Amino acid sequence: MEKFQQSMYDLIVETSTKLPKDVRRAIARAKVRENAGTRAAMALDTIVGNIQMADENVSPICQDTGLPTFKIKVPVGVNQIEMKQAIRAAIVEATKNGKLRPNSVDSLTGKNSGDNLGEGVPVIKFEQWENDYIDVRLILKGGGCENKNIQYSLPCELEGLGRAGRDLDGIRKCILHAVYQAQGQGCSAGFIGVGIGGDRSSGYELAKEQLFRPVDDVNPIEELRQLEEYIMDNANKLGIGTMGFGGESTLLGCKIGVMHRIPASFFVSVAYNCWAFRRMGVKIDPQTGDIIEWLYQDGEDVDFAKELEKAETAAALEQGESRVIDLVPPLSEEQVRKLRVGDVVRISGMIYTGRDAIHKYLMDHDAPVDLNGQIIYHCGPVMLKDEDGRWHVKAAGPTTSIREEPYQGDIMKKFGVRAVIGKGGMGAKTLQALKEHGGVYLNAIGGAAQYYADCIKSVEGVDLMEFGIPEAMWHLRVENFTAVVTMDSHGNSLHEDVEKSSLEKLAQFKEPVFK
Ligand SMILES: O=C(O)C[C@H](O)C(=O)O
Ligand code: SF4
Repeated sequence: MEKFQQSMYDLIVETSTKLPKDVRRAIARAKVRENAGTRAAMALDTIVGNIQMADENVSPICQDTGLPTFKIKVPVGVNQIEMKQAIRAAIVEATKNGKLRPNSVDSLTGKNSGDNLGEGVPVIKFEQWENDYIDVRLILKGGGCENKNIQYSLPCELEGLGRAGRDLDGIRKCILHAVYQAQGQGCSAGFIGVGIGGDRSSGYELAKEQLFRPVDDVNPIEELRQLEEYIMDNANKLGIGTMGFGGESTLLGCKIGVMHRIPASFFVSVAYNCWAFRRMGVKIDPQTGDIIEWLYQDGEDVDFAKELEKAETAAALEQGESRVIDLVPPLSEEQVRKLRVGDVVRISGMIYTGRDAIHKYLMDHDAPVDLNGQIIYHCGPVMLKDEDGRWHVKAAGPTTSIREEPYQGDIMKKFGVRAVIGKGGMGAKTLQALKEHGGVYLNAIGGAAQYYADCIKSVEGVDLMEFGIPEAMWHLRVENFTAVVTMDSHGNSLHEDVEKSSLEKLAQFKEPVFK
């Protein structure tokens, strides 16, 4: 097994940087469905461009490389302790090389371990089997989509859909509701794995297990095959669209599994995965540790380089539904008040990252830089330091903004911040603050970490490194950083509008379908 560590390293790099063929095909299908000239089409083009860049740069597709989770099947007699050690070593190496973001945080002290190891991290689950090879599957599921997982205990009342009972039709309602409640926050269009039955933990386990099924396989259980088909046909009618911008592509895959339950419990557990669906697998020779075969290689590959030739540029959008406006911070109140929901902005100049730890900190501390008229970017990048001590951005897409909802408005007012960039939108409190103070919310394309890294021309400084790489305040000089105004200073919010209209659409699915 002397090659096992190298094989695991290769698996980690491949999973983080290259989407599997089945996922690429699903994204290509979504692109075909989307209407030209729309923000959703532009978002999908950015996503496709990003996938291509990650391939070419062998760099993370998304900066959030998730909680590495390995599922391993081994022949009897294989030494699992040694395998664990090799996996941990490969994780450390991949982190050092910028293929994984240091993502393991002490839950009590907030300290980032820096090498992706920690209590319970990575997750490694073994199972024995009678085959003569080792099967290793890896999923890198990021935090934004993980936060949109949901578990239903039947019977229950669901907004828009009414009562969900303990039957196939109740399950149908839960799944539609799960897609609705995620909105764009888990970087739609997404994939869902559903687990019916079990208890709270085994139900989620089963749901996540479904994410290892190939996107275009066929469920062997007839009722579930029908349900999967129904969900795929109808969830896309909710109109949530890519990034929650509204549009035709909301769901890219639905896989449902079932297990027994105990009489008092009936759980439907849904694991939501963003479009950056990073899961891969290999077959391993138990003698040498070499990779014998890569999994998920069936079917046609999609050449996204070709797709890109037809890409919606910001210029094409100008002919479509949006104005394109160039911004150079510091921004004045007057400038910001001119922006309207739907405008596309291109930023050149300085932006400053700030996410969870920074927002909490700024509430009762001074800012390390003058933020007056400036732009805060909700982002936890992957960074590498070279021998001369200079920092380089390896991946830098937006993080889910709603987590900063309790702080954002106050911070904008306290420091004179005029714009925040993030994804998934923010709530009523921030919208009110944007109106009072004169500010905008700019939605970047979630997961497009290579695309945005490319817009960052230099790292000019960093503060609060004690919070760890993802949570520090990075000073970034950007050029043509493109985002969409989705909340403005006039009380408009695209997120509120899409949520409202998708709830109305959800209500169309109230009547029973599976009797
Ligand atoms: O942690 C991040 O960088 C992003 C996260 O996965 C999110 O979707 O909010
Ligand atoms: S930022 Fe979006 S694409 Fe990246 S892990 Fe989070 S949910 Fe997934």
